[in-house]
Amino acid sequence: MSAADGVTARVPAKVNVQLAVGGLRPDGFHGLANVFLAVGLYDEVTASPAAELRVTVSGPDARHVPLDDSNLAARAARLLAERHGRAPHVSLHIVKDIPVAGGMAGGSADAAGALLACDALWGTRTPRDELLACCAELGSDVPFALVGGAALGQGRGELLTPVETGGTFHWVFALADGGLSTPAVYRECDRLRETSGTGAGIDSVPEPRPSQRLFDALRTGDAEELAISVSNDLQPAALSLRPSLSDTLKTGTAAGALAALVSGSGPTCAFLASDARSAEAIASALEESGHCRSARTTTAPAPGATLIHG
Ligand SMILES: C[C@](O)(CO)[C@H](O)COP(=O)(O)OP(=O)(O)OC[C@H]1O[C@@H](n2ccc(N)nc2=O)[C@H](O)[C@@H]1O
Ligand SMILES: Nc1ncnc2c1ncn2[C@@H]1O[C@H](COP(=O)(O)OP(=O)(O)OP(=O)(O)O)[C@@H](O)[C@H]1O
Repeated sequence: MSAADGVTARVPAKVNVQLAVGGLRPDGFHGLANVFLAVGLYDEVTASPAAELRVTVSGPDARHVPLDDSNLAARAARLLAERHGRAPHVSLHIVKDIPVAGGMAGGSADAAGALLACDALWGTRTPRDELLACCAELGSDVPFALVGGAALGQGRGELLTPVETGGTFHWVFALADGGLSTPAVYRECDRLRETSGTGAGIDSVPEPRPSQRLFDALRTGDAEELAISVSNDLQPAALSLRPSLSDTLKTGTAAGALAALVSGSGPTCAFLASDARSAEAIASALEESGHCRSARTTTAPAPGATLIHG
């Protein structure tokens, strides 16, 4: 397939620089104060004309991605077609660079990319607010994949307010063997809260609040301040389900990371570095330690879903 046949969207991964998790809501979701930062690891989704809906995936993790109706990109194409009263006939090809079930919202990126690429291919000219509503219907992380940059997600994470950033932050991501299920990590968070006697319901857990210090650090581009301000309420749950991640975190810290944290629901671990050189040193130490499958260096913030061909 050549680029001329179709439309390609490039979509970033995310790290949560703050993930404050409230109590379990009656609808099965948790209220969040979720500060997303888009990072420079990308999936590409190409939409091309076809006689039926089909999905193909390439990349090192491709075998872990479902090709049936459960694929988030396929669900996105169906939803957009339904909104416009047309058949969802399209071939979606995903070039997957974001780790699967890694806590970096790779499936959400593919959903946002498929919406954008199909909208362009079909000429449906969906207004931005309707695209965002489709994103929210597909998953809590999907709206952020469309907008990128940095944003505060409230509600279940889908209600976005842009967050100002200044400068460039340097990150290292330690990819793990195997993924973690997001619902399982939230369940473990509830279980740990119940066990500690605080309870997990909305009446027992304080309402999650974003940190002003974190916003200030993002706005001024101050990596050392950001390192002090990052937090992830899902980290104890991810470590409980995958105790070996504590070795990964320790390795990055020993190699000079300003901050070490689990990315979202994990198991990818994220390390904030003072500059590009330090990021390379942290990545080398992580790879040499054997405490991860591989390590990737990148920068943030990254732009949201963007059309690159067609
Ligand atoms: C961990 C994060 O990646 C942080 O950004 C997100 O909160 C997860 O977002 P996501 O993967 O888009 O999740 P969704 O597809 O919306 O929901 C999957 C499942 O995760 C749990 N879930 C998700 C979001 C949320 N605010 N509370 C939850 O408890 C629920 O069990 C839900 O059924
Ligand atoms: N296009 C897709 N890419 C990856 N996984 C997909 C896709 N569509 C559906 N899935 C399913 O969704 C599950 C979660 O995948 P994903 O890579 O989005 O996890 P994640 O990065 O941990 O998500 P999040 O950070 O949003 O919680 C996978 O195990 C897979 O079965």
